[in-house]
Amino acid sequence: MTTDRPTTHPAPSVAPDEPWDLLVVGGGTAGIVGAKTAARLGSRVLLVERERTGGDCLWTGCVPSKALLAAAGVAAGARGGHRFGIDVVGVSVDFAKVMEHVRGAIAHIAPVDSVEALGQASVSVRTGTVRFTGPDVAEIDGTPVRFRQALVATGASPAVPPVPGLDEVEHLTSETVWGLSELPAQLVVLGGGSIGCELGQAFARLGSTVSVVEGAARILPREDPLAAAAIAHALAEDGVELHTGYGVARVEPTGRAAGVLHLESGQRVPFSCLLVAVGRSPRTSGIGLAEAGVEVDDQGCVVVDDLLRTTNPRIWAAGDLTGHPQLTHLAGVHASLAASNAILGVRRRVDLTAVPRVTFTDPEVAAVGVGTDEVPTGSRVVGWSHTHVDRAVAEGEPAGFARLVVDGRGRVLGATVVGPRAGETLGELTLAITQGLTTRDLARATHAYPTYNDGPWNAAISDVQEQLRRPATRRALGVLARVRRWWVSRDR
Ligand SMILES: Cc1cc2nc3c(=O)[nH]c(=O)nc-3n(C[C@H](O)[C@H](O)[C@H](O)COP(=O)(O)OP(=O)(O)OC[C@H]3O[C@@H](n4cnc5c(N)ncnc54)[C@H](O)[C@@H]3O)c2cc1C
Ligand SMILES: NC(=O)c1ccc[n+]([C@@H]2O[C@H](COP(=O)([O-])OP(=O)(O)OC[C@H]3O[C@@H](n4cnc5c(N)ncnc54)[C@H](O)[C@@H]3O)[C@@H](O)[C@H]2O)c1
Repeated sequence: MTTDRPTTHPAPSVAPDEPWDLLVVGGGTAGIVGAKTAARLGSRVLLVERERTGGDCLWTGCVPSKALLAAAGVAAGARGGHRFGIDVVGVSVDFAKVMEHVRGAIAHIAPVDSVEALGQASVSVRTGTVRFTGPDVAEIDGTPVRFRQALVATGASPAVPPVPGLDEVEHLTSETVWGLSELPAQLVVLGGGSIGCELGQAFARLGSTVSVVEGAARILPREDPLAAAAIAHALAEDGVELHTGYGVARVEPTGRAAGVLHLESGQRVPFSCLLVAVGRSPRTSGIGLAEAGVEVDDQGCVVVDDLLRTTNPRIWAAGDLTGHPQLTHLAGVHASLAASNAILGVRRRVDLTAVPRVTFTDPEVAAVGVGTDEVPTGSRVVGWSHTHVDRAVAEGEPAGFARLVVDGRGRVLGATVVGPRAGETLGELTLAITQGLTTRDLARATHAYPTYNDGPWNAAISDVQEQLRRPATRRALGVLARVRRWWVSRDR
């Protein structure tokens, strides 16, 4: 979803056959933010969406997955109440009602991304599928439309790996899982990335027997190894069986949607329901990009420069179809940047040094900037365990931590936080990186007690204290203290 609040802008008046100032292709986060930004700058904007405005985030991505996780968290909390001396007897899950909650969350948020909201922002909207037919012309379901500039924001779709037998069994993806009317009895999730971990944990907590099959050596292979280990532990606690390090040799169907995964290790993993979550492929084929002179790379991503301009200087791109991290907030920020560059001719550049990302498992994994596995020479990692964060101890959640990557001058380059609400804690660290703040700056700011922000705060304080223990600093402080002692004793 987008975070733009409804505002009204007068539409510029023009002759009916004038080309549009900006044709926006796709009505997901990137398309909506790009269109509203351009309209706000006084442009005549047409947004074309083939299905429904709001995109993957609203209908099949962030919103339903977080709503499902919230319901699953309540079930897990009730079952785990005995840790606090509170026994909840007979926790039962009404899956139909859980899905009602999911649909309710979508319905609550949908008006922000609606055609009406776009209209109020002076964006014209048409339903249809766009195909470019030339560098400044496209068709909407066969009807020509001319544009001065265009923003392509067609997003990405779930990738399906070429595993023998997979096509013979009805499998789910993040697009279709929301149509389930019954809780799967035996769910296997192929892929242990963000979707695999979030939905694997959610379904396990709701009562499915869940296995996650990840081809890499560990789940969440892009995250800090300690973070991945913490999530592996949490998933195991929820009863999720993890299979890592081997690909799938073939799928043996045993029913319409049921079958057995045969792993390359020789292991068999049976399922009544299979969810494929092995990444997302850009939606760039069949939309006439070649006719428009827009190049794609060998992954099918639209090639953009750091202004987000494609190889056709009239056409810009933002969101999941570029090779940038596939995240809603980045789609929005990049679309706003591309639209400003297109409409005003300014040269705002993409900056990927501090893109925050959060996997919303319990505990959450939140990370930004330089990873702990790519620490530059002369930099260090400082950490703080939640066993020493009083809020975490009080809430019985001591498994998390904060780890900061800090350069030789004490500047924060990167951070990983694991724990409840780690995504919220990450905001301060993202700001620290973008503003070049040091551990001294973080240490100096008073933080409310007891909060999970005590994790990074104490990591920063411990880093400053470590610097104070350096021999040269200790000598200088010793001299200062001796001078002071002499000064306060001099009148005796
Ligand atoms: C299960 C799941 C959970 C996620 N959770 C998070 C999360 O917690 N946080 C986060 O930051 N990100 C999350 N994401 C990622 C996030 O959903 C995407 O990064 C975001 O939706 C990308 O927005 P977009 O505008 O690039 O593409 P989309 O939202 O996919 O929008 C593209 C739009 O273009 C339309 N379209 C395509 N082709 C055409 C055409 N030819 N003509 C007209 N219209 C067309 C499509 O119908 C679609 O509406 C999640 C994704 C999934 C799948
Ligand atoms: N909380 C969030 O921000 C959030 C949540 C969900 C999705 N997303 C976005 O959506 C994107 C797609 O999510 P995703 O989980 O599908 O992709 P992903 O890239 O995060 O994870 C896919 C996983 O599947 C594994 N894999 C690939 N091929 C495999 C195979 N044949 N067999 C077994 N494992 C295989 C990969 O090693 C990887 O760990 C994410 O990259 C992210 O950008 C974000």
